[in-house]
Amino acid sequence: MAAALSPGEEHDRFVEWAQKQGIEINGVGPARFAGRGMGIVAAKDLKIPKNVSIHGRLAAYLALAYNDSSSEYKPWQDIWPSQDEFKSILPINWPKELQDVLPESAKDLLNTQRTNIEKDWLQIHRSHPSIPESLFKYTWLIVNTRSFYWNYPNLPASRLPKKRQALTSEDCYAMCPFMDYFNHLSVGACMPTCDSKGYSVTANRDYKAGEEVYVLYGGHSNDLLLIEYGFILDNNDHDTTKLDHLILPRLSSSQEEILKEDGFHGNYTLSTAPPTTCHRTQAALRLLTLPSRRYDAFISGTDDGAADQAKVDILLNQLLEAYSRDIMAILEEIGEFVDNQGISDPAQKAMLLRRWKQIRDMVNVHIRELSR
Ligand SMILES: C[S@@+](CC[C@H](N)C(=O)[O-])C[C@H]1O[C@@H](n2cnc3c(N)ncnc32)[C@H](O)[C@@H]1O
Repeated sequence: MAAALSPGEEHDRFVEWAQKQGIEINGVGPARFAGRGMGIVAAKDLKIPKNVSIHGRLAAYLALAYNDSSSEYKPWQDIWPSQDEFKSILPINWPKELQDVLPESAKDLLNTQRTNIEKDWLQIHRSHPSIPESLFKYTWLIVNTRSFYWNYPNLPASRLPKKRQALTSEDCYAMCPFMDYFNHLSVGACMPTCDSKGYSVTANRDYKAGEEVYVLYGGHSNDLLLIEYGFILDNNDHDTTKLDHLILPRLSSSQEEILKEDGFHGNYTLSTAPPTTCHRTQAALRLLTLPSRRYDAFISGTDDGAADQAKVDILLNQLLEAYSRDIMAILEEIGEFVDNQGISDPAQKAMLLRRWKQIRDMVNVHIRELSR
């Protein structure tokens, strides 16, 4: 490595002048190199941030450009929701009292989101200390609400961020200004497609002028839509709610072991679309109610479970009845929040009540079906 020599005063003056013209210089400087004239030297150890997700990198990139009025992204930035809008609609910015009464699966998603932001922020703060935390968290949420799945179609291996087989969905993020105008609908929406040139959205039917054209973001439950995007749908064919908190506490430690071994431990869901309870729930309920040979026959597929369904349904009914009563208490508790907790944004409380009423209806529909 050739030694870098001190450049001389005229270069100090030039650097000062360049910075005044708006040139940003971070961690490097001019130096003289024997046989090459001037060059650039690392003024400190420069570390490429490791373990920063694509999501975190996109957020940092947008944050670095954010306060630059000549940035090519300025017209795009100007149409994003404001930081205040995000404070109101995204549960990560809600008061703790409201976060604490989110449905269980929404709480799990919120915890994951919080962990991911914090992990990215720690790395980015180390490599880019000039980015303010609040700005990074805002651009992270912009990426979260406005990015699309991108599987690097046909991209040569040399241009991939990792070996193709090592790419996970966390790596497959892309942003597409204008396509991010589209709102989401669970049924009847257009399906975006992508190839190596980019994305396209083609109308899936005739539209009258003035009609809204939606795209499908994915088969998402309302808890996911609430946490990741800050809205829920009244009619969502992909809606589900978790039953883990009803089933897991009833399992003995040996039953837990069996379910873990069989791959059926946790993630028990009730959904709006049939079949309304998932296979995992049916397996766990069978272990709780039936002799182990009947459970074994069900999970091995040698028995369709129909003969035992009535016994299993009695337990499910009890669990759902208890859940329905708990939800009534939760609705009352949230209803009293404005007076007791000083919640300042009524839209947040209204959203939470709306979500719990959807879950109450989903549970009650199922109780009615079981009693038929
Ligand atoms: C990709 S952007 C769509 C454009 C966005 N509506 C805007 O004003 O910039 C995603 C955001 O749009 C909103 N959104 C999308 N679909 C929606 C829907 N069906 N109902 C209500 N809000 C929706 C949510 O705030 C979400 O975070």
